[in-house]
This record gives sequence, structure tokens and C-alpha cells, in this order.
Amino acid sequence: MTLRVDGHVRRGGFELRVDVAADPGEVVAVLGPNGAGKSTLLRVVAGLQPLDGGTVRVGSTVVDDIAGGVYLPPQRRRIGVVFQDHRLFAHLRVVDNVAFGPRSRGVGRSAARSTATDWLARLSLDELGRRYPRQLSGGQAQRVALARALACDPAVLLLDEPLAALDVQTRAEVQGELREHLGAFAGPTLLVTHDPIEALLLATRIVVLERGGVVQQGTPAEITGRPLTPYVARLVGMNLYEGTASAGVVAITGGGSLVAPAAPDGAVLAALRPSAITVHGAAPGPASARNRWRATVAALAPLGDRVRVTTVGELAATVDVTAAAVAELGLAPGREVWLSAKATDVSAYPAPSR
Ligand SMILES: Nc1ncnc2c1ncn2[C@@H]1O[C@H](COP(=O)(O)OP(=O)(O)OP(=O)(O)O)[C@@H](O)[C@H]1O
Repeated sequence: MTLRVDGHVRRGGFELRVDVAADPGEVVAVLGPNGAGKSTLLRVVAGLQPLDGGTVRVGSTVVDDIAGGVYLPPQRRRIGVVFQDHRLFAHLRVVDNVAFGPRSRGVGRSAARSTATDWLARLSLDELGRRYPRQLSGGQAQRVALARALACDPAVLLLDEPLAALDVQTRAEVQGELREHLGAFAGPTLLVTHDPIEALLLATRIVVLERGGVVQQGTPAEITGRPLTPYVARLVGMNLYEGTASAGVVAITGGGSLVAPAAPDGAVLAALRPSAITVHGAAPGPASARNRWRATVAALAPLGDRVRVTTVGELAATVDVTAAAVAELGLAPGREVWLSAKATDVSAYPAPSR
């Protein structure tokens, strides 16, 4: 069953206006900065927030359509939700938490328990059945929350920052398991997250929301290869410039230019990886890369085994260098440097029409 939200809703001064779909078996990550509307979208699908106009469909069933007088409450939508804070019932044992879903859908006590036991076993949580939520670790609680969502036999799965509250080590473990379980789920999944790595690891498609609208969607490879907004570029760690291309040269809006032989003529975006830029202490010779420009170091920050250098100037850029290079070139805030990049490392593609 395909999930489709095509509509708009106002919350105070904010408006969400989207047309988003997720097919059976797809895991669609919804990424976006604070206040972009991610939770609002999730609330709309879950049935906690009616649309002001448009429709929400699960397969051929319309679950929200104000014009048609349809609004199904959450319990009638066949939607499983996992929140950041597991929201398990503190006074119920794990097995009864998981049985709660089927119970609330009218399944008898013993059948619901047997479904719960089955799901706990599938998620390798059998030994936890008799515990209370307070006796679980954060990672265990999130696994139980997933079991509870799946035990309802949902048509759609919604995950709202499911790993955000976990420590780094636990997050990595649960991430791996989640990937497996989402892969086995036959329906569409919407995963709201701030974390681009989580989106890249878990999602088959990524939808980026900014200011209540979809600014980009595509496979993880499409998003990382061709970021369309400064936010997406930062997320995937690319330098992004707006400009106008003609005969393989991109004149950057605001000054400067980049040679990019494959650039299509017209309004383009040019993306450049931080690791594809070289820093020089003095002007590089003519035999070096075809793109060369002056810049001033603004900041340095450690990044794994590299140092991320932020530069300002006509073409502001983030550059990743080795710690040895920092020492050799005497890089420090205020230091004037030259940067260079090969023409073939500049990826230029048509800018979206705004
Ligand atoms: N209860 C509310 N009443 C009025 N406006 C609200 C309410 N909740 C949210 N909003 C508005 O809706 C906007 C979108 O909020 P939403 O929670 O959907 O964003 P988000 O992308 O999930 O953000 P975050 O990443 O911070 O959770 C907010 O900027 C806020 O202005």
C-alpha cells in the first residue's frame, strides 16, 4: 500500500505544503532543519493533525480529506509509530506493552499475548517479556517500542527520531538491527531524522523539508551527489556555489569563477568536495589544477583523522587537510592562502527553478 500526503496545514504562522509519497517496502527519510515541518508531517500521517486542505491516503483508503468530510482518528489508520522517547506504558510488563496494540484493535487477550510473544522473539527480545520499562536500557526500550509498533500489523510505519536519545555505541547497534527490520517490513516507512548518516544508512529515498516545503528528494546517492540547497550541501559535507555556466566556465554569483568542462549552459549549482581542494602557502604554478583562488583561513576544527579548514574570500570553501599540512603551511585563522581544485572535481548541474 502506498502512503501519499498531498495537502497543506497551518500551525500558528507556519504552513506545511507537501506532496510526499512512500511506496510499499520503501524507507523514506524525512530530513530537515529545526522547524522545517518534519514532526508536523508525521502528525498529519498519524492522524494527530488534520490537513486544512488536500488528502492523506493509505493505499486506496482516504484517511484525511476535509473537502470530502473524511478524517480517520489514529486508531483507525493502521499506522505504527515509534517515538524518540519510547513512550512505553510504565505500569505494564514488556509483553503487555507489545500486546496493547492488538488488544486495542479488538484482539482477544490470549491471541494478543501470543502475537506479542511472537514479535518479541522475532526481534530477539524474548528474555525481556516479563520486565517493566524501567528495567530496560535505552536501546532495549527502543527495540520494544518497535516490536509494539509492528505487533499492530501496521500498513505504514512512522519513526520519529527513533535513535536520537541513545548513546553513540547503542545507536550504532540499534541502527544495524533497525535496518534489518525495516528491510523486512512490507509497507512504507517514514523516518524523521536530523541525522544525515542515519538517513543514508536506513533510507531508500530521502525527502528534504525546509520551511514547510520539499526542497529535494531522491536516493541517498542523488542527494549526496547533487545537493540543491545550502542546507543539503552542509548536511552531506559539500561546498556549493550558485552561478551561470557558459562554455564550461561557471561565473559564480557574488564573484569568482570555476572551470567545469561538463557544466550545462545556464543557471547551475556547482558542488565541490572539501577533500578535492588543495591548500597552498603561495600562488600555485600554471601546471597545477585549473581552478586557483585566494582565500583567508577563518577557522580550523578536527574531523576524524583530518582537519576541516573553513576559508572566506570570493569563493568561501571548506577544505579537509591532514594535520601535517596544517603544521607545514602554518594554517591559522587570518592566514592568507591559495586554494586549487581540478576542473573534473567540480560537479555542475542545472539549478532548480525557485
Ligand atoms: N503546537 C503548535 N502551535 C503552533 N505552531 C506550532 C506548533 N507546533 C509547531 N508549530 C510550528 O510549526 C513549525 C514546524 O514544526 P515541526 O515540529 O513540524 O518542525 P520539525 O521540522 O519537526 O522541527 P524539529 O526538528 O525542531 O523537531 C514550527 O516552526 C512552529 O512554528
